[in-house]
Amino acid sequence: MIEVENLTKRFDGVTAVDDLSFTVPEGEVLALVGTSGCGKSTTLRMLNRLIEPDRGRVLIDGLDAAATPPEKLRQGIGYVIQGVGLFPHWSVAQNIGTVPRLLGWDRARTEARTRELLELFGLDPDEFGPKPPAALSGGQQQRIGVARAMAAEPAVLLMDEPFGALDPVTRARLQEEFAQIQRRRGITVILVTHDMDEAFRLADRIAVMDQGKILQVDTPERLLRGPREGFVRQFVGLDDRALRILSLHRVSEYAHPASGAAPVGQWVGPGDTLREAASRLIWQGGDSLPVIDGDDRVVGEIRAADIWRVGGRGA
Ligand SMILES: Nc1ncnc2c1ncn2[C@@H]1O[C@H](COP(=O)(O)OP(=O)(O)OP(=O)(O)O)[C@@H](O)[C@H]1O
Repeated sequence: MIEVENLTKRFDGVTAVDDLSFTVPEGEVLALVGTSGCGKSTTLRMLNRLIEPDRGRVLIDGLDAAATPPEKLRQGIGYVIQGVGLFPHWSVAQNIGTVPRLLGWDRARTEARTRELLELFGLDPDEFGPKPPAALSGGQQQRIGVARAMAAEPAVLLMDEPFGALDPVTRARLQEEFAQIQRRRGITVILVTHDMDEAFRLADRIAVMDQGKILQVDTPERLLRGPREGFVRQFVGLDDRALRILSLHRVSEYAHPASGAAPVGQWVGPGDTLREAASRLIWQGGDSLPVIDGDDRVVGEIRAADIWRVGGRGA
């Protein structure tokens, strides 16, 4: 759990972070969003003491960050930054093992953990472990950056644009991999992002910041259904909010029982979002689509009326 109380930072007379207070319960992902320069990165960097606050305090699992030496604090908090920042002269495996080595893990344990993480992120440890970072694609390097931050099994992970500068397909895959690992391990995460879709996809709650302050912090659905007047409304964007709300719900939540032969036309899987279902339904026409599982069996149907209801203002 992360507790931030009255955190304030000024640079040369400019208030970058202004009396900020928020809490992130254990296992939750909080996204910090807002326009460029609103203080997101400064907030994140005060949590691991890369920047010292002028005022306020940070408690990590009840312990005052100011009372912990910065190096020790950082060993317990994973940190991922845009552009990765891997050590170029070390192999991928050495990069991932950085913090475990600092913590004095023995070689066998560090190696086992490194292999486990490479496998978790879909990279063959024998193939990729010995390579230098430069021999990897940008997307692979970003995966190593996230793996490195998670190596010593930190309870807290701070991520600053971790999936930036990737093509949409690779980004979506990485986000999905990360979300699965985060949920399985119950890691507490603060994610700074410019990408509202990323915030909606990954966050349990989203904090909208402007000029060093949080204007609203809410679940994605509450933020979409009830954004505060002014900046938040503008920033969240209301034009496609019905579709964004649909993307927060899975077909399996709303499917009706049905069975029969696998159809020829459009269909959805139980894990697809209602947004995907809506898109296919519009394309296909009609009132419903079959839901098909991984074994090609029809396991239900999803109805247009339910989808429109979930995406509507009355839901
Ligand atoms: N080391 C510094 N010295 C002086 N001013 C700084 C410093 N770091 C940040 N600032 C200023 O503090 C404000 C907040 O910056 P910060 O990097 O936290 O914003 P951000 O929301 O993360 O922006 P972006 O989305 O562009 O990364 C900005 O006005 C910035 O210019």
